[in-house]
Amino acid sequence: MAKITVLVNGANGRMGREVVKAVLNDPDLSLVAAVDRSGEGMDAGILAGMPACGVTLSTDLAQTMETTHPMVMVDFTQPQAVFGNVQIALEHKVAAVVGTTGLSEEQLAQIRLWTEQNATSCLVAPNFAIGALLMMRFAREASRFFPHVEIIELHHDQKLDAPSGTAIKTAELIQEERQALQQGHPQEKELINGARGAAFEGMRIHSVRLPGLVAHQEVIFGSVGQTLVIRHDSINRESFMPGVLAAVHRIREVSGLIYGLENLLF
Ligand SMILES: NC(=O)C1=CN([C@@H]2O[C@H](COP(=O)(O)OP(=O)(O)OC[C@H]3O[C@@H](n4cnc5c(N)ncnc54)[C@H](OP(=O)(O)O)[C@@H]3O)[C@@H](O)[C@H]2O)C=CC1
Ligand SMILES: O=C(O)C1=N[C@H](C(=O)O)C[C@H](O)C1
Repeated sequence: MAKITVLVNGANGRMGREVVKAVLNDPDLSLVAAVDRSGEGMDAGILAGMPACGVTLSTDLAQTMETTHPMVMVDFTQPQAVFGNVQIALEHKVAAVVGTTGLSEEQLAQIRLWTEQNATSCLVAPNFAIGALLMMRFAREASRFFPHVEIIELHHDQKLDAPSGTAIKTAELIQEERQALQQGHPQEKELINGARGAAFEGMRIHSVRLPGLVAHQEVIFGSVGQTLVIRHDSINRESFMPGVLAAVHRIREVSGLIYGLENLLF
């Protein structure tokens, strides 16, 4: 069977390097291109801590697609860049597996249109760790019985967006399932702005940023005389790779926009 050819965008970043390593180690995938705004000309394998692979980093995504014709682009860049990157991929009829967070609802609607216009597919996954998908699923289920909930997400201090994509997706899933509820005391007042965290449909999301952390989330439910805590920890970035690889393998078997890895895998 022919290998799936892959372009990694953001290949010099924390996630990008891990994805390059995972693609190089997968016998059914072939890394054909690597793009980043830094590291031009460097070997993607070496950057990922592997032997040289002969694929050097370039900075121009569109031009690289035209010369290498990948089947799938994996994007782990940054919130401000991802929308434009996805447009370039879909207009080149390259399926996109997107881990970068920060896409708005309006941008997701536009991406859906691009997939339809170009007869291709795009997965936008706020979290590729299978344990995180389960944490979100369990939180959604628990909110039927425990509608009072707060989300605490904890990440490394180089993260650009807050709250995390995972926290937003978790809140969206809970909102779909629980009865509508405005939590907290109606007269509560913040003595310091932001003390109660971000407000989403009556619940609160809190973001912690510290060196030493990778990616963690607690969903805390409170009820009369009891609390329930659902927690997931990614203790390294390898934790995301089985999900990324599964998405790369499957993305061309579907069409349109898929939001959430669970909708591709489960
Ligand atoms: N869905 C998931 O499971 C996960 C998602 N993420 C998300 O992935 C994204 C990347 O995270 P992380 O790897 O930690 O971030 P990094 O900053 O380590 O990596 C991003 C890389 O992309 C480069 N870059 C930025 N803009 C562009 C552009 N326009 N074109 C090409 N390259 C660009 C950056 O360059 P420079 O350094 O010059 O800025 C950097 O090398 C974030 O949005 C994060 O939230 C992270 C982990 C898991
Ligand atoms: O920036 C990160 O690191 C992560 N970003 C994603 C998010 O915003 O949810 C996924 C994971 O939490 C790691």
